[in-house]
Amino acid sequence: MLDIKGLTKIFSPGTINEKTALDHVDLSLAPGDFVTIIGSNGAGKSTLMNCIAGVHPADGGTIVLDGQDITRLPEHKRAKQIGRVFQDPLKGTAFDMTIEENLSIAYNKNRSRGLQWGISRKDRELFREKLRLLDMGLEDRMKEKARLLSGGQRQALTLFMAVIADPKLLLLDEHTAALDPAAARKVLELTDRFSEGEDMCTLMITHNMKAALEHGNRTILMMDGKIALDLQGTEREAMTVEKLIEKFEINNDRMLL
Ligand SMILES: Nc1ncnc2c1ncn2[C@@H]1O[C@H](COP(=O)(O)OP(=O)(O)OP(=O)(O)O)[C@@H](O)[C@H]1O
Repeated sequence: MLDIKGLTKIFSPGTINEKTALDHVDLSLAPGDFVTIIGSNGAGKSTLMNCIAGVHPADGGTIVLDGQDITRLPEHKRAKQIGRVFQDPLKGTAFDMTIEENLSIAYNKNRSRGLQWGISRKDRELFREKLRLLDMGLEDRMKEKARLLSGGQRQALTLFMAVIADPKLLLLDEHTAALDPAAARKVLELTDRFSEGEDMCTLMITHNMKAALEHGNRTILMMDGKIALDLQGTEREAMTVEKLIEKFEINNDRMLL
């Protein structure tokens, strides 16, 4: 589903600040894979996501998603197949639009809407039905502005918007880090639910080591722009947070155990 070969990113090349943030990274994800990403500060986790999403052009290597080479595709074209959620709950939704308007934009991003304006009754019914799955009562607040939602509700809505147009890849960059523990738990639970199935694969950066081992089916550890460890199957099942920390010196100032 996602095939990354030799991905390299060098910031400020040829200057005193030259930094190789990604150093020939190889990573292959099968349909349905849910991979958690951990690593120290500056290891290259966000740069990996930014290169996949097209925020930064790659300086070397290739990225193939669902059979299509997207390495040189601009960010807005990749966005058709990639859903993203960031750490900041304020980033993912339009503040002054209603919940249903936010959902409509996300839902219709890959659809040609012709001359039709507004939200159709059919779409509204679909949103109501799907919002019910979040179990947050948002289906009864569809005409409220997104700014009225709590951080956890907004992040749940953002996550929902990221998957509503059926992307091939979901990129989560510490999307629960700014939430209180109960909201973080709820959003992680929804993440698990949305990542089920074989139609999409998921990459999730987290500084919560326990969550990294408990969610998804595979964990990678990044170090100095490389993948230093790729845990899956029984090896992952046998891994503990303590062992990880003991074996690899992971220094992340936001690390949670
Ligand atoms: N736009 C940029 N310009 C210059 N250097 C950058 C840029 N983005 C990232 N870097 C550098 O690339 C390296 C990798 O950064 P990146 O943000 O990918 O790390 P990270 O693993 O996500 O770290 P953290 O856990 O602290 O968020 C760091 O040394 C960082 O300073």
